[in-house]
Amino acid sequence: MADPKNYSSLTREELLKAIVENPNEATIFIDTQGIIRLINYEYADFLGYKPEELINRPILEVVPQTRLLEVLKTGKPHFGDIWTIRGHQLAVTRLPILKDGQIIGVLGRSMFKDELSLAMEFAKKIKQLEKELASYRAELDQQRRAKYVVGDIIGHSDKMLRLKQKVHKVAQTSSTVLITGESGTGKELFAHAIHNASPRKNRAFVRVNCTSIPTELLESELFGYEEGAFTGARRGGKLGKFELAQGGTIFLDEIGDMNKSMQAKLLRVLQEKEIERIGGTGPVLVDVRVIAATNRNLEEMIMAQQFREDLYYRLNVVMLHIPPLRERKTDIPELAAHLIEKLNRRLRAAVNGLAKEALNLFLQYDWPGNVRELENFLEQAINLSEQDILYPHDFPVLEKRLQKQLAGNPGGRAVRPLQEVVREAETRAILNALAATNHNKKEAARLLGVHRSVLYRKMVKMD
Ligand SMILES: Nc1ncnc2c1ncn2[C@@H]1O[C@H](COP(=O)(O)OP(=O)(O)OP(=O)(O)O)[C@@H](O)[C@H]1O
Repeated sequence: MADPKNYSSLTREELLKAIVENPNEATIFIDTQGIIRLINYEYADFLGYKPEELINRPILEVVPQTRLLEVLKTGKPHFGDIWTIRGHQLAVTRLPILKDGQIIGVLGRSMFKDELSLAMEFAKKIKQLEKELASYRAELDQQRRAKYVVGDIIGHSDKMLRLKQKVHKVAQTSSTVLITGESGTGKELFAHAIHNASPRKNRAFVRVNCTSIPTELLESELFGYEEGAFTGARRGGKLGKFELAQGGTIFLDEIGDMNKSMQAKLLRVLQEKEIERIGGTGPVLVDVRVIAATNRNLEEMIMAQQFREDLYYRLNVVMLHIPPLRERKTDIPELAAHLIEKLNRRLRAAVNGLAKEALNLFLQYDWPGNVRELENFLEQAINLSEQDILYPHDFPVLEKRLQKQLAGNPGGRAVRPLQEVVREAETRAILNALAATNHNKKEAARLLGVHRSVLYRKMVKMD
């Protein structure tokens, strides 16, 4: 080696060698076959070898738990990875090395002197922060997007068509919307669709499930907090969902489950259009459209003094009531076909549809769990069935529930007025014809041997 005082005369090779042999670092290079092509004295010594004993040996033989091969595979570097080997913690950087755009190997460099714990602590912290950041980003991305549009709402019953028209209309305003309906009727789907049909569609859509967040946390979730607002408050504070939804829409799901003190705070936000962060020094103006949903009867809750009447009127500027599935059975064939397609994709199945008898079963059942229940039954059946058409025996639980339903309904089996029986048979025939023709009303009327106008009239009555 050259005289250190004369270091400026070092050749490039001598410099590179000095860098590689730097005793503070373990350095290794593997080629695309995973063969060790270069290893410095420090690292070889640490592994209990001399460098020349390791050159040209597969890395896996020497360090079976190596992560260098991952970098070889993905081409993605690792920075500051904390790695434990032989009881020592190392802060490792692994870099793919390219030549003419092609990966020719991976360089691994580790600081392994234990006294470098400061550097390792630092690397550990960065890693932790990176992890947190990635999970918050993913959460935000997930929460801030509205997934569905009006076209995703399946159903051509009069009730559904009217609701879809209403969605387009209310989407043009910023008015607060209250969506009511039994569980599983599609309230969330409608909330997404309103946002996506509105001028706010390119801004955030933030969903808050008021039930799943404990009461004491809901306030900080909705309004955020300033640094040091309370013990355990995160450094730098936290933005609340209202601020995250700035310019967009906030969807307050299960609003009926919000406690009364939060109801009062929410009322203030709706009145003043501003929020106050916990520990904050002043109000923050928010431009957010509010859509709330509930499957509870808020009017009854008001009478029982569980829901504030003034908040109810603030929320209920536009009301969207999604009828239960049993009140729009004409949607069932189309919904079933849509859900089978959706489930086929998710479960990698290839079910073609429902046998007529299965559809008949569906049309008789009352669907207390609405579209979600329909989806669940189809999912179970698709999972268990070995044929490409689903038959009644693929829905054993549904068959049982239907029997119970009929037994519980005295009119179900006993002698009933002729008019009622005829009407029911007529409804079933119409639904079958619609299912058979993929909802083509003209074609369905032809199959039924009636004029189109007669079919339309009967369908309106059915709804
Ligand atoms: N008209 C529809 N078209 C297509 N899919 C629907 C329709 N209605 C509901 N679904 C599907 O049914 C499931 C339940 O819908 P959603 O979660 O919107 O119901 P919800 O009324 O918000 O229920 P909950 O009150 O229990 O929260 C979802 O998978 C949704 O995509």
